[in-house]
Amino acid sequence: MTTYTPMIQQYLQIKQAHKEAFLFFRLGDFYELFFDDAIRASSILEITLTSREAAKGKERIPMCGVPYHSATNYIETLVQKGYKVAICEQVEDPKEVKGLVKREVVKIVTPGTLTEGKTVDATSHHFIGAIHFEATASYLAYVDLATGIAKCEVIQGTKEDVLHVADALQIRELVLAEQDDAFEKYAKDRHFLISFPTMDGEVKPSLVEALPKMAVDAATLIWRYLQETQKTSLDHIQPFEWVERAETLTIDANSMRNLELVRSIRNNSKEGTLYELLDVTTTAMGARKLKMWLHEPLANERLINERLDRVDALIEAYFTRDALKKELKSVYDLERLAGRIAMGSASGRDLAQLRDSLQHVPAITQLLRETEVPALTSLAEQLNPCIPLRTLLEEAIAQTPPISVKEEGTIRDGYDEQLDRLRDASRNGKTWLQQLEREEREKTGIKNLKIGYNRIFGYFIEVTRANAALMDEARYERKQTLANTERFITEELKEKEALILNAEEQSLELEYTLFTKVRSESQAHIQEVQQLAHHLSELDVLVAFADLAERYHYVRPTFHEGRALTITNGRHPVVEQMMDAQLYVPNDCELTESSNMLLITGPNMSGKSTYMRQVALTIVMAQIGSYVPCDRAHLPITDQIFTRIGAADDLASGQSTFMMEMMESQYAITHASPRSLLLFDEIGRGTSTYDGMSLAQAMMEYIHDEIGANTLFSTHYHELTSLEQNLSQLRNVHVQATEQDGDVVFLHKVAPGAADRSYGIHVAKLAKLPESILTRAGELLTQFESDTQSLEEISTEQRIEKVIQEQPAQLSFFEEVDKKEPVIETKHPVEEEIQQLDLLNMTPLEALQQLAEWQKKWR
Ligand SMILES: Nc1ncnc2c1ncn2[C@@H]1O[C@H](COP(=O)(O)OP(=O)(O)OP(=O)(O)O)[C@@H](O)[C@H]1O
Repeated sequence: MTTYTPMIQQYLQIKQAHKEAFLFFRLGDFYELFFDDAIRASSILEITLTSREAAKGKERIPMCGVPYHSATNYIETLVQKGYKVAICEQVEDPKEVKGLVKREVVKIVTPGTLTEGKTVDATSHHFIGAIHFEATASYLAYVDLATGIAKCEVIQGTKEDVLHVADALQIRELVLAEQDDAFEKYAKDRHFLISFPTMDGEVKPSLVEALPKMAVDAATLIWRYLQETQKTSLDHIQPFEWVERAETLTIDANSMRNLELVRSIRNNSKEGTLYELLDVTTTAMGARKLKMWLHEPLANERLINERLDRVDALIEAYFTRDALKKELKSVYDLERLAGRIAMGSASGRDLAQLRDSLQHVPAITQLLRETEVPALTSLAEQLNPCIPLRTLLEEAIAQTPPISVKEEGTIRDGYDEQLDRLRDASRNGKTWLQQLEREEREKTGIKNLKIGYNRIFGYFIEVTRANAALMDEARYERKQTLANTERFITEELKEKEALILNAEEQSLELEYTLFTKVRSESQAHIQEVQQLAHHLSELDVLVAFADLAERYHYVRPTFHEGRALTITNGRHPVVEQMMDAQLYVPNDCELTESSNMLLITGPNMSGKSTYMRQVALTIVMAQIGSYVPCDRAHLPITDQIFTRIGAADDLASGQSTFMMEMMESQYAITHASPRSLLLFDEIGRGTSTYDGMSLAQAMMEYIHDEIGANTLFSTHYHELTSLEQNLSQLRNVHVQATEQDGDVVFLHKVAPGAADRSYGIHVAKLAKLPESILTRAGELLTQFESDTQSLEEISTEQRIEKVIQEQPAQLSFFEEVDKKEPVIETKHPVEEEIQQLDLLNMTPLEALQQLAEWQKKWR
């Protein structure tokens, strides 16, 4: 190490402590990366890899760099790809020290702590989590660094169960206290980044007052990690909220995805989701709050009704609602502004936005009060206008400050006497210069004479070369000759220059000092701002709910203690809007205390999934406090929703469709309670018919006998409809379709009883499969139907048994069959094809291709 230059030694020392991160090492106007970091980063960021001499006579070391002013984009790229970046700054002024300047890591940006950037969606929370494991439960603490929102909850079950919760919250980075190989592997396979804090330290007691003792360990862990990576004030981190799962409706990550609550199945985007439909909020805070509510709908009737009362009142108060939206439009993202103030990254513009937002609070309060409806006047009383902070910002911050805090114009004139004096000097100086320009033009008679400025020569008088001869050498000293112009100075100009520049420099310095003082004074008011943000964002969402209820004719749901569920003329809120709403066929759903399981049959495409989803979405909407898409909804309070819907292969985690289906079913069955809602769409379709059917039946029986949850089960196995006779809680319903001139017509209407046929080939016709295939399928269907006719009368169990007995016969073409078993003669399709082959009209190549095809089929 001693052979390297002092600077590289300094680099290596700092890198030693930050092995897990790319070290961005500040060198003048650049951040440089060296050694392995440089090789990897240059390829990820697609920047040039160079090298530099690191010691006399030693071979060159790899290096790459990015300009400091555009570093944010590069840092963001690395972090979004799952890496960490340690930012190492020069912490001394190079002008003031001899030799090597001191450097320190001032911040570590990680995937869980990235708060700013082009790819950071301000309408979402970005949580980082920390887990503390106990014997039978795990504690998960999570914080959104940008807004300071902090929560903690306990997850009963296995260590892996925590990841379901973390996934639902879209957490990317998890902090652990110590290494745990098995868990880490499991988490990494699911794309979580695992980190460990190296610092000690206790979390501020005021932040964990609401937490039980064990949960404090998780909060401490995350606190340490944030301290270690941010190295700045974290005053905006709010006291950890203890999430009581008994108070919320839990929806695991799979179900969130299956129901397309906030992310679509197709491409993980907002498009086509319930969130997109409901997000008619005005502010980014409101959009964030709505998303949070979708993650954690309530399970407390009183709290739900509190929200619904407000929506109710807002629907009535049409004009007030409109006026509120206008006011909310002028409110900036208070939570993120508070975060920037605490972390010392707020600019003058940010403070101006905060001030401008606060100026709208009194009008909002007034509008709510004037309604004289208790649901809204009580909200008005909760809005704190933050007068002292607003006054400070009104007095100190200019109307429209520049983007950079190092530029002139952040502090308002009149706020500080000394600043005013310096500004006067510099501004007067400028007026004096304009005056001088006029005088010099008159004196010399040169009309286009100009006073200019550059950093090397300071102020100068500039004339064209042609006019240079008119300048009296005794008065004007020649300073610089350019292609077309000559530059001069005078004694008088030099004297004034010193005054002007001094005043300007001092005023900028003082302005910056004053600005940072105002920013830290604002810090004392962060909690008030966060409280205000909380209430305003809530108001924003409720206004949105009122708008939606009115626009789409939603109704207020009612609740009761039991588990019966009545939805009259229910609609799927998203599908309804994607099509001509007039064409959407509303459907009832009736689950009673004595019959709370539906087995849904019906053709493909008839609307089984849509129907099941609309029931779940109605419950979610009701429990976030929104009106719901139906004519009437009388609902139980649901504690958990589990779904097994669709066939979204989890290719990323290498799970097969069937395996996914079984894992989701397992999770649902082991976690559901009698107050849960289960949606199982075509369970068992990913395996052979009889395996699938048996699994589906066994699951239904288990849910029926052991769990008792409200359940909707759809299937294409018509055999299962006979279960209605054995399972008292189960009822058959079907989605109606009919045939017209050989085509299927979907009626999308759910009716009692089982479907009588499946229309699969009709649906294939709709998909425009070749006519020859459809005809052949039709023939086969007739054949199968006549074969199975004799089976119609027997039960599922008997039928499965019979088919199992027949299995060897079906395999006889491929395998050696025990000669004692009866062999049923069947012709393999290949045999028939060989017979029909027109060999004389085939080329050798075609024959070879044919052979290859058969071989593929055979295998
Ligand atoms: N109630 C309805 N009113 C009008 N159109 C509907 C209704 N329900 C469903 N649809 C339409 O039918 C399409 C198919 O619905 P869905 O996917 O629910 O059918 P499915 O029975 O679950 O099909 P599969 O068995 O093939 O999965 C939907 O995309 C929608 O366009």
